[in-house]
Order: sequence, then structure tokens, then C-alpha cells
Amino acid sequence: MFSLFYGLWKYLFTKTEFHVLILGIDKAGKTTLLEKLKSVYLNMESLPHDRIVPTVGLNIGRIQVSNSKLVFWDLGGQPGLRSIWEKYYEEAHAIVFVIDASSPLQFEDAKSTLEKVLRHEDLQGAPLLILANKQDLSEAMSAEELARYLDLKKLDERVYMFEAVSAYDGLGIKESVEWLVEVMERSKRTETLRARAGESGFASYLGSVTSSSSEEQTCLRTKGQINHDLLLGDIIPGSWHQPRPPQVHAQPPSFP
Ligand SMILES: Nc1nc2c(ncn2[C@@H]2O[C@H](COP(=O)(O)OP(=O)(O)OP(=O)(O)O)[C@@H](O)[C@H]2O)c(=O)[nH]1
Ligand SMILES: [Mg+2]
Repeated sequence: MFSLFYGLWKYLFTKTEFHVLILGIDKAGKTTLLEKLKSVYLNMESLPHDRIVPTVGLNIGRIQVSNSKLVFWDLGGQPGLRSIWEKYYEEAHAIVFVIDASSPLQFEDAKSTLEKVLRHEDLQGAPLLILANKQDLSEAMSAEELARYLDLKKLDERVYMFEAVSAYDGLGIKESVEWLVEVMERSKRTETLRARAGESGFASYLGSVTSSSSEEQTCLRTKGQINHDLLLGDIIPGSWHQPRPPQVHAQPPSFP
């Protein structure tokens, strides 16, 4: 009886938690972006830009958007650190790939790095948000231009979007997060991750009424668990208001 009520309570009141990986080559602005996300959604003071150092391990940011909790994982983008990324793939609901749109010399590196990420089987079906960052700089390429330049192949089956953002002034941040929440809530990958974690909504609740499978669920969960020894620390958060930026829906979201 307890499990019946607990299951119902859990189903009604537990917020969905999504894991979002922030990737991109070094100096793209990933950590500055995470900092901005926290300032926008947690309404706290941002860490000054000159106090953000190159990331060696992992920065984590947690925000809440309506009924969803988003956990952002920001990893270091220096070449020697990129091999760590794949340890996080299996548990990621979506990928945010940040590109310094003001630095064309880095585009080749960004393109080949992103293509390698997309080839990884552990990221199959993960929605992809490509951010053309540093739009506060006059030389920054627009999201449309960047999309044309990257000319990414093998995006056909993936839900994705290009967005122009500035991690400095917050341009495009809210739109990006809204898009992420929408696609993650409806993506097949989320269903798969939920099923693996044993939290597939009402179906799971009904299942818990007839069988107590928590041990089995723990086993499954352990298999995909992440080593958080790498965690170096959280960053700090301000407030933000910006007009809606131009967006490129290179492919209308589809939800197989
Ligand atoms: N003008 C401008 N500069 C930015 C923006 N975002 C980041 N930067 C600057 O770009 C540099 C790199 O920013 P980081 O956030 O440390 O970049 P990162 O991608 O986290 O780099 P790694 O941790 O080494 O992978 C810093 O000097 C930032 O101040 C932006 O939107 N506009
Ligand atoms: Mg960083």
C-alpha cells in the first residue's frame, strides 16, 4: 500500500531532471555561458568574466524551468581534455555545442570536433543546440552563416537548432533553454533514459504497484553512472533582459 501511494506521490510531484552537456573547443565561451545561465535563472550575481579560468574538470549548473530541472555539465575544451567528454555521453539528454562565432580560424577545429561528437553511438538521438556565441562582437558570424559554413552532414535524423547568443549580454539564452526543454520533454532519447533509470512516468508508477523492482533499477542505473570525481565546483550567478534574437531552425523539430 505504501508503495502505491509513494509511487503516485512521486509521479505527481517529482520534477523531470534533464542532463545537458555543454561542449565545444577551448575558449568558445562554455563556462561564461554556464555562468550566464545561472545568473538568468537563479537571479544571482555573475562571476566577473576575468575570474573565469579555462576549465580542467567539470563545472555544474542547476536551474529550474517551469516543471523541469536542468543540470548543465560544462567540460573543458582543450584538445587534451576532449577525451573525457565521452564519459558523460550516455547520461546526457541533449548536447549544447558552443562555437566562438567571432573566430573563423577556429571553425575547422570546431567542425571536426562536433562531427566526432555526433558520430559517437552513446549520443544517438540526443537533441543538438549549436550556439554561435560572442554576438556582442561586431565581427561575429550570424547563426545562418555559421550553419552554412559548418555544412554538417548526418544531421538528418537529429533534432537540432542553431542559435545566435552572447554569453556576455545574454542574447539568445532564454530562447535556447526554452527550445531545449521543449525538445527534451518530447524526445525519444528522454524516454529511453527514463526507462533505463526506471522512471518512465505513469507507466512506471503502475509498474511499481505490481512489482517492487527497485533493486533491479539500481543495478541498471549503476551501469550508466557517471564518475563525479572530476567535479571541480559550481560557479556563481545576475539578471538579464534581451530582445528575441534571430534563430535558424535548420530542421524543424521532429519527434520520432
Ligand atoms: N566578447 C565575448 N567574449 C566571451 C563571450 N563568452 C566568452 N567570452 C570570452 O571568451 C574567453 C573564453 O571563455 P570561457 O568561458 O572560459 O571558454 P570555455 O569554452 O569555457 O573554455 P575552456 O574551459 O578552455 O574549454 C574568455 O575570455 C571569455 O571572457 C561572449 O559572449 N562575448
Ligand atoms: Mg570552461
